[in-house]
Amino acid sequence: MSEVKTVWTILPAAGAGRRMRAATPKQYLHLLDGKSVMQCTLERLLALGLQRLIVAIAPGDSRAAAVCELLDPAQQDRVEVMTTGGLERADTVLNTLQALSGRAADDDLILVHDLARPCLCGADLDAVLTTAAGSRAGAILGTPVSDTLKRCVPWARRDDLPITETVSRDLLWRALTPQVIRYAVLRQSLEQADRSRVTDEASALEQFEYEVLMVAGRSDNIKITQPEDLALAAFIYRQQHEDGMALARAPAST
Ligand SMILES: Nc1ccn([C@@H]2O[C@H](COP(=O)(O)OP(=O)(O)OP(=O)(O)O)[C@@H](O)[C@H]2O)c(=O)n1
Ligand SMILES: C[C@](O)(CO)[C@H](O)COP(=O)(O)O
Repeated sequence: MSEVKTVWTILPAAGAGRRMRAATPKQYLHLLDGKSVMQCTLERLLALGLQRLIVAIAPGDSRAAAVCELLDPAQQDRVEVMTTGGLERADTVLNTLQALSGRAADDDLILVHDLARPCLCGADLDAVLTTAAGSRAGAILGTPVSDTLKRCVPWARRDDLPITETVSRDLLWRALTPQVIRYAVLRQSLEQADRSRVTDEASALEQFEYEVLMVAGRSDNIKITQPEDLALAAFIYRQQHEDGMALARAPAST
């Protein structure tokens, strides 16, 4: 395995959370024990030992600094807030990479993790970091698709769409985060990609035929997207701590 010099963690947190249909962006909604989604995600990543956390927020968002002040004072200097939010998630990530110019080296690892995914466990973090560090371009977490997949007529704001076919789920995975990619490769790919086809970091690299490796992760690393996801994420987050999975590490690779 090649030596990992530096890992920068970018946490896109500039979304409006439209699908949550809440008055407050989802990153500031209460998750559990009086803590917001943002606080819970940051505490989990700090507890897992990540050193350089960058929370990328939207212009005009004045709430992130207050959340950071709630973190353990001994850990606060590991978290930086950058107002690098863009129109789409990919814009937020690229703006943050550009803001790191001169600080990040070309082969540093950039670990992008949705702030709306508080339930990342230590063993998965270790696995994706180890694979990315040993790869040329990078690696992402994912889980195999487990439901039957249907193609329907175009979405028409109605609940009863006609089904046109069943799509084979062979070889299909759900992409999760973290997605861990070397700085120069990720920045160049996002700058040059056809952005209409970019929904995650890996999809930008795929356009230039970089090999991004898929690492099997836990399916409970959910993204809070719909209103019902909030209670589920709170349950999973607490349970992962109670059963010792949250901070358990992968066995050291040989
Ligand atoms: N312009 C954007 C859009 C999204 N995100 C972040 O990317 C993550 C995953 O995106 P998603 O779940 O799509 O969040 P939202 O865009 O907030 O949700 P919605 O699409 O429902 O509005 C979230 O942490 C979100 O804050 C971001 O930083 N900048
Ligand atoms: C990056 C991502 O989390 C992978 O599943 C996801 O694509 C981001 O959310 P969005 O709803 O596609 O913006």
